[in-house]
Formats: sequence, structure tokens, C-alpha cells
Amino acid sequence: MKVVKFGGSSLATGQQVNKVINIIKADPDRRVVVTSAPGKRFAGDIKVTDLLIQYATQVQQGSDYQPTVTAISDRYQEISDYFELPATTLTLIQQKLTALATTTFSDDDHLMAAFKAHGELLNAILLAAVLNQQGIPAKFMDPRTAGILVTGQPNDADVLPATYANLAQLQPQDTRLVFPGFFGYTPDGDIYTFARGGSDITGAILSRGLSADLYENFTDVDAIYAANNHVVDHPAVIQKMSYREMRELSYAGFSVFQDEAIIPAVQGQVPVNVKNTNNPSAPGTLIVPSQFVFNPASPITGIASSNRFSALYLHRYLLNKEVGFTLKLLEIFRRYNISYEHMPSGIDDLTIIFDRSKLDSATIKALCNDVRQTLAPDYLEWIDDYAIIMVVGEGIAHNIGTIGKVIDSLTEHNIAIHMINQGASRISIMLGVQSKDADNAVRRIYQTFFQPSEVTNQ
Ligand SMILES: Nc1ncnc2c1ncn2[C@@H]1O[C@H](COP(=O)(O)OP(=O)(O)O)[C@@H](O)[C@H]1O
Ligand SMILES: N[C@@H](CC(=O)OP(=O)(O)O)C(=O)O
Repeated sequence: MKVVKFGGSSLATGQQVNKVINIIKADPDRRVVVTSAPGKRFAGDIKVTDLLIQYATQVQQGSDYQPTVTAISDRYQEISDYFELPATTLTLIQQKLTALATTTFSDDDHLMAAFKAHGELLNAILLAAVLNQQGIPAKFMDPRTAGILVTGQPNDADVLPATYANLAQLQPQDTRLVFPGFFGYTPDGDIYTFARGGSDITGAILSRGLSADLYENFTDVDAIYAANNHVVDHPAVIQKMSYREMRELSYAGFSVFQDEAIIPAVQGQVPVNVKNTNNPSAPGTLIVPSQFVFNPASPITGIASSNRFSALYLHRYLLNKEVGFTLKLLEIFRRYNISYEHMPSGIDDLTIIFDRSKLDSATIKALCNDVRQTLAPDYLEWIDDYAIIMVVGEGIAHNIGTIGKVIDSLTEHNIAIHMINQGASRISIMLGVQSKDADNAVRRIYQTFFQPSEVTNQ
């Protein structure tokens, strides 16, 4: 049995949904289907999830939300009209959409989560109706009925282990089960969404919970490339990669697969196949355990970059001798309820790297003051503009000189490296650079490893 997840770009229009129907039809093993909300139809378009965020904000602020409701409803209507569905499905969708504005929520975060989840919820109802109308028996599955239980934050949920026991009770038969991605329910019955891009997580949870043979993740590119295709022209295709390579690359910017989504797949040892809805016969990229991947001839599998970071740099002489210094620092972070991403250190220096998207300016100011007062560093600097480059490959640990080649490719082009961290995972090299240099750094490293003849000719 296969779980198939379709991303927002695959469900953006009636024409796209038609391709999805053909993909489901082509393989009777594709019995569990996960939907995203309708995504962008063209460059500059707005995803339904973003329209729902706008709707939620307008309701919270008491401003006119009607045009937004119409814009969202039109997206579902476009698909419904394409298949000439009877009016009942669209009416149901419109009722659920409109009812949100008058529903009471315990606070703004719960309201936001419930609004956002409706993008996938309504699309799953619609897709199930389209499948039935096309002669493919299908049933909409509410995550509440299926027992997808979550905890954590309303807009950044974590799956609860009980989910897997609940899903094991489901027996997918010939009727295709259509699940909305992106959200689950708390044991108290509240909707919590996963992080953005989280329909990938739902697909992985279902793959593990239902012991799928394969998790197919359909998107709008032929494969996962060795570098972001918006940064490098026609990058090489990755045919096969390991779970941990995917985890590191998606964390550091390969947005094609959400970075937390690999975890349930690893736990269930379900292979993942990323494929193209617009070209389903292309083999795509297969993501599997490490032992099936290692290729001594090519140390690097991919190069990712992300500008979403900031760093706190701290210098104090004899830091290495001071017992409990890092503990005090971590206690400050806990007081502010802040998690950090990385903490590379020297003898007298420490850099703490944060995900900037999780911090606001007031918190940063208060945090820096607290660190100054509690730890009296000789020097403290908040570096707002920080990018991380991640060079990833199972072969790195076995190839002497890889790090030297990475550094040379940057220094030869005057790209300053603020931090290098190799070792912890043994399959990646992490570099800190200024955001303005990030794309260029990826291009240079890519050329060194994937187009060496072009480097020599420059
Ligand atoms: N290394 C990469 N390989 C392939 N796609 C990538 C990579 N890095 C970033 N992307 C982008 O990810 C996009 C697909 O992800 P996303 O927009 O979330 O799709 P979906 O709508 O299917 O969820 C691609 O169109 C591509 O631009
Ligand atoms: N619709 C949600 C969840 C998701 O996974 O979407 P997509 O498959 O379009 O990345 C979002 O935009 O975050």
C-alpha cells in the first residue's frame, strides 16, 4: 500500500487536480491520499493558506473579511466547476468557510490554527467528491475520526505517539481514503497545525501509522536537485539519498520536503519517493536508509542555504575555565522560552545561532541585555544577518579534503566565512556567511563538486 501526498501546486487548479486523479487511477496501491490546500497557480499568486491567514487576521481585527472569503471560495469553485460537480459539495465548503468567522476560540493562536487547517480540510472534501464523481470510490477522512492526535503549540504541533496505535486500527480497503494534511487534534478536540509545509508531515505520519510500503510525495519538480533550482541553473538530479541527508538539507533550505517530515518515515522505515505531478513517469528522488546510498566516488549529495538565521556572538577571556558558564546562558534562553539551533565555540568565544523567524525584536533586545548583565562578556554582538550553508553527503566522513575544497571555493571568490562546523553529524559541513553571499556561496561550492571543468576554465 502506498500513501500519496499532493502539494499545493499539484492541487491549485482543476487542470492540476485532473493530473492528480490520473495518478491515483494509474496505481491501485495508491490507497491513502493526502491533500494540501490549493497553492500558487502562477508566480505572484497567493496560496489559500496565506488567504486563510489574512481571513483570520481580519476577523481578529474586526475588519472587513468578506472579499477574502470570496477569494478563498473562488479557489474551490474553480476546481468544482472544472469537474462540473453538483452544487452540494461547494455549498458545504462555503458553509464551513463562512462559519469560521462566528466560531469562538480560546485565544488568537487557536483561532489562527483552525482557520489555516481549513485550506487542506476543504480541499480533501473536494478531492474525495471529485474522485467519486470520476468513478473512483473515495472517502474523506477527518483526522479526528482517524485519531491523529497532537500536542505542542497551536501553530507548531507535534504528533502524539497514540496516533500510531489509532492509525493501526484503520484498514484501507478498495475505497481510497482522502486525508487533509497539515493538522491534527489535541486530546481536548482543538485543531493544531504543523509548521508551514506540514502536509508532508501528515503524509509521513500516515505512512508510518499504516505501515505503507512507499510514501510518494508529489510536487512540481522532476526530482530533488543537488542545489535549489532557483539558485543554480539546471542542477543535477539526486536519484537516491539517505533519510539523514534529506533531514539536513531540508532543515537548511531544501523546501521541497518539510524538514520534520522525514522523522516518522525514519521511525517507520518507509521509503519516500519525491515525484512530479506534471511528469509522473520521471523516477523522482528516492529517500532511503543510509546503507542503501553510500557512493564513495561522490562525497557531496547536496548544498543548501537558508537566510532565516541570526547569531549572538560572545567573547570572554578564560571562558574555557569557567564552570557553569554555558549553563547560565542556557538558563537565560529558557527564561525567554527560546530554543537555539547551533552553538559552535572556541577557547574564549561562543556563537549561538537562532532561527530568526521565531524571535521578535523586543525579545532580542531583552535577551542581549540579560546576557550582558548576567555574564558580563568582554564583547557581545547580535548578528541579525546570518545565513547557513549546509554541504551534505554520506561520503563526507570517508573523503579526506572535502572541507578544504569547500573553503577554497569560497575564499577564491572573496566570500567571508564566519563559522565552520564539521563533525557532529559526520555527513555535513555547516558554514556561516552573510546573507548577501549565500546564493553565490552555493553556486561556487556546486561548481567545485558538480562542474569541476567549468571551475578550471574560469
Ligand atoms: N533542492 C531542491 N530540489 C527541488 N526543488 C527545490 C529544491 N530547493 C527548493 N526547491 C523548491 O521546492 C519547490 C517545491 O516545494 P513546494 O513549493 O513546497 O511544493 P508543493 O506545492 O508541492 O508543496 C520547487 O518548485 C522548488 O522550487
Ligand atoms: N498549505 C500549508 C501546508 C503545506 O504542506 O502546503 P504545501 O504542500 O503547498 O507546501 C502551507 O502552505 O504551509
